[in-house]
Amino acid sequence: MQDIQHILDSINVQARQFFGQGKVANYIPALAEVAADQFSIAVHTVDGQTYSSGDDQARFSIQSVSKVLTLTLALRHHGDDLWQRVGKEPSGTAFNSLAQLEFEKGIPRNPFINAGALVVCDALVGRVSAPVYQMLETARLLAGNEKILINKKVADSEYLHRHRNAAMAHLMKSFNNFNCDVDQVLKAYFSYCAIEMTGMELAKTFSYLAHQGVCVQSGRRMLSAKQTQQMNSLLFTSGLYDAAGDFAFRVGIPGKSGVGGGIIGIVPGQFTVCVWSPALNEYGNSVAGLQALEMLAEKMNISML
Ligand SMILES: NC(=O)CC[C@H](N)C(=O)O
Repeated sequence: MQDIQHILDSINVQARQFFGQGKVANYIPALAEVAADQFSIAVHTVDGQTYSSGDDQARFSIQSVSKVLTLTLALRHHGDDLWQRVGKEPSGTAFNSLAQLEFEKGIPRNPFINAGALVVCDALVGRVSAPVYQMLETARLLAGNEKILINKKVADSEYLHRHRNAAMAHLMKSFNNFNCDVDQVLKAYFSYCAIEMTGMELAKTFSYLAHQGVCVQSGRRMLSAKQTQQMNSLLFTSGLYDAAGDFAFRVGIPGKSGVGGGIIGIVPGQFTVCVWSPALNEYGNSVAGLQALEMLAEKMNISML
């Protein structure tokens, strides 16, 4: 549809007006080197149409967006048992907060904050023989590109500055909610975060969430229809951490952000969208990306409720 391309092109122009606001993540030194003034938007429809605008050839670190894929793979191996180890409630705290873990006996509030993703990663690492290879192969299959890679420099940089994530993992181990070797799980987790994709590859990767669990590209079933609906519900309530309510208010769709500046959004039955711009607000969400999704929701008249 010419219309969608037109809308994305106009959002690309408008979103760039927010350059200069926010800051590129610097607590992971390798990410701090990324140029802030970049923006892309990509839409992938459930009938396989693709539209993109802006710096759409640039690859970026998917960071916490990978938590959605980790949860998907872990659910495939563990099913509903996984929910005994991780909650389903919004945390209301920062993505890397440790505070609740102590009070809530090592059970993270949800799978999209770091503590939750680490438990999910632990569950996955405990079940598969080559967890990093399997994740990369899955990402390549879903995105439709064999050449997708993990940026080792970013993964190593995260490992070097792992103390907060390591503290969460050890705290959960003290509550018997962490089975594998902490270092092994952290390395897998950082490798997942350091996968690099274009916005279109990321939009394609999550096509199954808009398509009742079946990847549009490959036809592969990733989740049951019911699990897909549950995943989208959790993304709606917790995908943007302690800014999930604001995102629901402004955009109104399930979404997941990462500190690389990417945000995916899902409109079930219609399309997935990925926006990217590296400068982040105080919650760790892309400033221009949020503005772009708000514009998209308005221009395309997206309404989930
Ligand atoms: N919100 C994010 O994208 C955080 C991911 C990052 N790798 C971390 O563990 O801190």
